[in-house]
Amino acid sequence: MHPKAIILVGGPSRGTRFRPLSLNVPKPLFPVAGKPIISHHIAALSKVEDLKEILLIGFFEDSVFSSFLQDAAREYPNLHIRYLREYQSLGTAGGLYHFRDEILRGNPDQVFVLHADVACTFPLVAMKKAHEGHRGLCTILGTRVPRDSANNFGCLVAKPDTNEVLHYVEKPESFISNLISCGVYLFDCAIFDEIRKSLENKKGNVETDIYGREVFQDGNKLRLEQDLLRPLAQARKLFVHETKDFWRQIKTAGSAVPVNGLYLEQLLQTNPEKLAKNTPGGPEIVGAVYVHPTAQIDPQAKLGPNVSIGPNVFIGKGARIRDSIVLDNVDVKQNACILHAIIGWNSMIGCWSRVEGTPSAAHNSTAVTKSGLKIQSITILGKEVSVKDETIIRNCIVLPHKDLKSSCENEIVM
Ligand SMILES: Nc1nc2c(ncn2[C@@H]2O[C@H](COP(=O)(O)OP(=O)(O)O[C@H]3O[C@H](CO)[C@@H](O)[C@H](O)[C@@H]3O)[C@@H](O)[C@H]2O)c(=O)[nH]1
Repeated sequence: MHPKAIILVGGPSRGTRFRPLSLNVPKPLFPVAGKPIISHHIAALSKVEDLKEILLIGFFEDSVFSSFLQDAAREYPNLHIRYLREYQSLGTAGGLYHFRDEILRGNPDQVFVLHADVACTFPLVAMKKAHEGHRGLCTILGTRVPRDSANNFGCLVAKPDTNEVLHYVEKPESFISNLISCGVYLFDCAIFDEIRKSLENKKGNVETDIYGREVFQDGNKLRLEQDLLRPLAQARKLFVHETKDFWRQIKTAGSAVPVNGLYLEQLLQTNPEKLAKNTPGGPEIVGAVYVHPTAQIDPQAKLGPNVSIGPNVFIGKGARIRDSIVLDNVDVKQNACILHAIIGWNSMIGCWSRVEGTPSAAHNSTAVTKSGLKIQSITILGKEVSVKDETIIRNCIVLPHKDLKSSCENEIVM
């Protein structure tokens, strides 16, 4: 078997809940556990036997991924990784169909499709084995979520003995099942015939726009979920492979903090040498902590658990950081405290200041506000924010380039 892989990276109009961080970096390249979100996908794909090509498909400018692709080519010399740009958002299956000739070049027999905005252990090898053991056209990675959040996802009802999916409903209005789609699929290449069929069905929905072009009623998009997976389930060609490992969506900026923690914990089990260690005369490290080799940490600082420190960060004496991501070139002065927060590039946190958020209780919550009010959650400072000495910033989202001279709580600082 010779598989290829696609990562659906979306485009600039989609990362809005990831603001203010997506103002400076596209969400798929935001670093968690020391590397861009989609590097975790690529690391897992690199372990699939005979997989040689990965296509990132999205509607960002071409230049957005160029330096990432150069780094990836150095790290994975045996993988060919490219970016293919949709001229506009074509929907989760539209890009697959548009680039079908590229995808089918070299005659692969299977295609992995991974959403960029999910984090998990990506058990792709196990999924492939399961896929080859049944007669379906697609195996979907599934996970169980709490009942009250299930309706935010694609819900699956499957036969427990065969894992055959009997019903697939995308974000149903009422509860159907707590087994949901993780946004990770393995398709046989015969799927392109099914996409063609579903396109033909949609042709009945064609209208003409003001420029005389043919568009589908739902904005010229082909949706993997409604237009493909649902009919596949009806035809009994969809199977689920349930994972018991962690799985999270990365929608809001704050969701990067728990995801950072999960990936760091995974590293602690698989590659502990990549994490910071307690050394004589070094800072105190608690649990899983990643520190970039160029960062300077005072020996009297205390970090962790669940902390990632980016390149060229400086952390002063007596500083305390836990459950946080500190991005490049941040200066954390003496005795500052950072808890449940993301500190944007080039920011400065003054002496004895506190920047803190609240851990989000809701599993896989995707909302930033509820009934028009900001939900208490991770505090996020955008790029180049400065926090004056002895100031407390609690449960806030702060846009880039702000100078915070007095304390604030539960605010979106614009
Ligand atoms: N290339 C491309 N990518 C897209 C497009 N639209 C969305 N994507 C990418 O496709 C993924 C899914 O995005 P959404 O459309 O926002 O769907 P969702 O609300 O996250 O729900 C989907 O994912 C859940 C798992 O995270 C599923 O449970 C659910 O069924 C559904 O597939 C993201 O990585 C997003 O960047 C598009 O037009 N083009």
